Amino acid sequence: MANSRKTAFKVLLKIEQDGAYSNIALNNAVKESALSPLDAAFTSALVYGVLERKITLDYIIKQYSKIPLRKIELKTKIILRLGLLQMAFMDKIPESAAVNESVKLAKQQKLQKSSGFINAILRSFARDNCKIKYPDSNNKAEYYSVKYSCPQMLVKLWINSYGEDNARGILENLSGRPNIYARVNTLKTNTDELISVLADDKVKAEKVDFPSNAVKIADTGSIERLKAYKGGLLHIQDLSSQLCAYFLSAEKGQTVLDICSAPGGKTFTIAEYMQNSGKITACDMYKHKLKLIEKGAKRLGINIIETCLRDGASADKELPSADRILCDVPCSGLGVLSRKPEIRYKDDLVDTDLADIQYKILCESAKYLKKGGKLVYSTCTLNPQENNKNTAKFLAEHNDFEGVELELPPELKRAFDEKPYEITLMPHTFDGDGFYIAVLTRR
Ligand SMILES: C[S@@+](CC[C@H](N)C(=O)[O-])C[C@H]1O[C@@H](n2cnc3c(N)ncnc32)[C@H](O)[C@@H]1O
Repeated sequence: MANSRKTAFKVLLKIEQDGAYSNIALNNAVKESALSPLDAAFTSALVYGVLERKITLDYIIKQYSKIPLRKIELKTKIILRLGLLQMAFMDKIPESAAVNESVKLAKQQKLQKSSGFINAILRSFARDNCKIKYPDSNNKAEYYSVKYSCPQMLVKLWINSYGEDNARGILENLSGRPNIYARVNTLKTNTDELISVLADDKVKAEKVDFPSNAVKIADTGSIERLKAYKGGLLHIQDLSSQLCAYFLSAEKGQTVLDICSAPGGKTFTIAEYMQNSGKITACDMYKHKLKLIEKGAKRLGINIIETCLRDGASADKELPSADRILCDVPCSGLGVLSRKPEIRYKDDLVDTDLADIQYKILCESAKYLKKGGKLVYSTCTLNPQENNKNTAKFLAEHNDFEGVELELPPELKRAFDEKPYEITLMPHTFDGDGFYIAVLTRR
């Protein structure tokens, strides 16, 4: 266990100092330290626990420290966060172990002076029965920010855009690992057969009611080692992403443009809907990313995809007119924050020029839509500026386009009142990433 704490400390330091991604830094450190599976699981709980509760843990430090938080040295702060996490949020760790191991870790890191400070703060918190004194709940932005460890800027954005209940629903789902879903490759198999092939590799998989040909999977370990993966029977895809292809409803023999397509998850699902008949032009701005699509298509046995290096925001390369167009534009990613908990603390998540770029991509792409065709505009973010406002502006400025009313199955509930042609998926209303999908057509 002591080894787990030391490894977690190193990983958290790497994330803070070098901006390393949590999953990569954690995997590397666990391998290097040759931890037992139990210790590796504890290390992971410590790393993700601190990342998911950083604002809450720092708030506790501020309440007990005479030194301002910004003046506390980073290594000391990380050890304090780890200690407080164990005391406030981990039932099975005795307080004394959390305090003593934190002090020991500080000494190992040659933080002799800080070890007394760490000891004093953790012991004071223990004397208060490890109860967090949250800010007054009347100050909603501060209260939710501390309670759910989310920057106030995001809390305010979600309360103002979607109302308090929805904001709370989004915030409650920021922590914890999201479910993993896969798409059944209907060109090669069916859901029952896939579930049985996965079972041979000791992977639990269950059918999903909606959309069809989706399975929920658990305990996969590395996906690449699985027989089902090697045989191209599935690709990993979140349910919300699967819904983009569902609403695009591409048919056999059609011409489809996928404007921002890498790494290709939605392109593959679309090709499966089309029964591998017709043509999909899969574009992206980055050549190395197009290679991922080509590789994935080969594994899945899809041969109707042609990749195309192209900037969707400029008219640099002509495309054929199409029955279906998917604009799955680059976005701020506020719907997928729970996948990488460190991302939510970046300062540039809301005030970006992304909405303008997205709008340009939408306008440039729409030119290629045939009359009566369908265009899906989608993002994996929860910010109306990039979502509802962009499509509303597009419709206001393009008289020859209109929204297509979505036919929602009972599994899909609206989180708030939106136009009939659009839906914002939130983690508390649908078991998938936060997402926005709008369907438009040319008259
Ligand atoms: C949300 S991701 C697309 C995910 C993809 N549709 C899938 O399902 O796998 C956005 C993609 O847009 C690409 N991109 C960013 N700016 C672009 C632009 N101006 N034109 C075309 N592609 C762009 C990025 O490289 C990224 O691969």
